[in-house]
Amino acid sequence: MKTQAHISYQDNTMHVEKVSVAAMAKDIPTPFYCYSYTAIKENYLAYQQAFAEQDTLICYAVKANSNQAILSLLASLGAGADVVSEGEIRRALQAGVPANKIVFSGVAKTRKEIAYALSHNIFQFNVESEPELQLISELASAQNLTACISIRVNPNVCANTHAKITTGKSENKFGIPITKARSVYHFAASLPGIKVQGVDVHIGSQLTDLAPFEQAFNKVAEFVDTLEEDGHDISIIDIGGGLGIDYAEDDTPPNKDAYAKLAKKCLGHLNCKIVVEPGRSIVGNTGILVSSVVYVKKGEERQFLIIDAGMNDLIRPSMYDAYHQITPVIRNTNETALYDVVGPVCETGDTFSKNRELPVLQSDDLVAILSCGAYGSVMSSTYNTRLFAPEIMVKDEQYSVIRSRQSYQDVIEQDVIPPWW
Ligand SMILES: Cc1ncc(COP(=O)(O)O)c(C=O)c1O
Ligand SMILES: N[C@@H](CCCC[NH3+])C(=O)O
Repeated sequence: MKTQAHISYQDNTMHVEKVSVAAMAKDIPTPFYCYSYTAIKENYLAYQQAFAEQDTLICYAVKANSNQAILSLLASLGAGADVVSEGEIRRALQAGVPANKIVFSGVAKTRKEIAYALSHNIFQFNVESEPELQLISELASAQNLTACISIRVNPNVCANTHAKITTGKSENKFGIPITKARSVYHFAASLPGIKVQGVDVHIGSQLTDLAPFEQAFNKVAEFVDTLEEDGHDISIIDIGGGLGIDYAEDDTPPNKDAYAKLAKKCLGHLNCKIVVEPGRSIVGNTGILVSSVVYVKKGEERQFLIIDAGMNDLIRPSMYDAYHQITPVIRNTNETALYDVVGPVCETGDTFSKNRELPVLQSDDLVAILSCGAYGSVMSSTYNTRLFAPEIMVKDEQYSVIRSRQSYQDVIEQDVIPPWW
């Protein structure tokens, strides 16, 4: 098994930093998420270091994991935020991210959300369509405000990642085709309440190879030259996020230094400030989902390891056939068996892995699903009236619950029977 930084075995028991996962599970019923403070901090600092030679603003993509503790840790290190909703703006501000480090992405920014962002004077709107541009102009000029914008261009580049998280192909809903964007910049420059400051691109998530970034960055560089010739003053290039992480033992995604060097090679001559929006590569490999075996069930062809975490807690395997390493929290045998690791939800898709060779396990044993720090907890639901898994943060030998488990009553009370029943 390939362990993650600050997640290791000590005396055959998995530890996050210096805390035994088995000890935590005595205190906090499974399933729960558990993150390493130090790993998050180191990943952020590695970005800072990688981009140190370039004028860069690192805007953490809040959607990857929006817990206030994580946002506040990143804010304390100087991070900005890439947000996609009013809710995420509120989360970022509340965690201490200054408005002048917030970039607002997303294809469906509503009137209310734009007004909210304008009222806080955020750093930049990443505009994804002409009607959005017009609405921002209308709302900003009505209040004598200026919205600083970049237009998200769609370069029609294949990101070589899962189709559901590819965003830079022409059939995707994101951005404005780069071939059409020149006229949209011309239009933007004519609008009241709009200051054109940059160009934005984001071609997808979990990219494991730098070549698609290179294609996209080169297209953007050429486009920025055209815009400058047209008289626009482009001072920002937002290169989005998307750098992949290792999920499987033999994955070798590019590192942050190589990625930063590539940005410099393709875009450095333009003397613009670089905005980068990493999500997964900051938090993905800093967290695990801890679960208990409920039953081991022998079928006709298969053996099912039924655990107490489900697709409602971690949807990535069901949604993208994503691979996550699964490993016992306590290593006490060399004997292995093949298991389909499944959850309790009443769907066949509630499967974490098929025919996975694991050490022999039995009821009540603890397992950890690795690489769950990004797009884990944030994508969870209460489907089957299961409670959201709590989140724990560990630093050194201390740990704290950073999102507590609701009660069933909290969940049920949200429903209202009409008074006219
Ligand atoms: C606009 C934008 N920026 C940044 C990100 C963060 O991506 P990742 O978590 O892959 O770094 C995303 C998600 O793919 C996104 O849609
Ligand atoms: N939810 C996706 C990533 C989406 C990125 C959002 N733009 C995942 O789990 O891999």
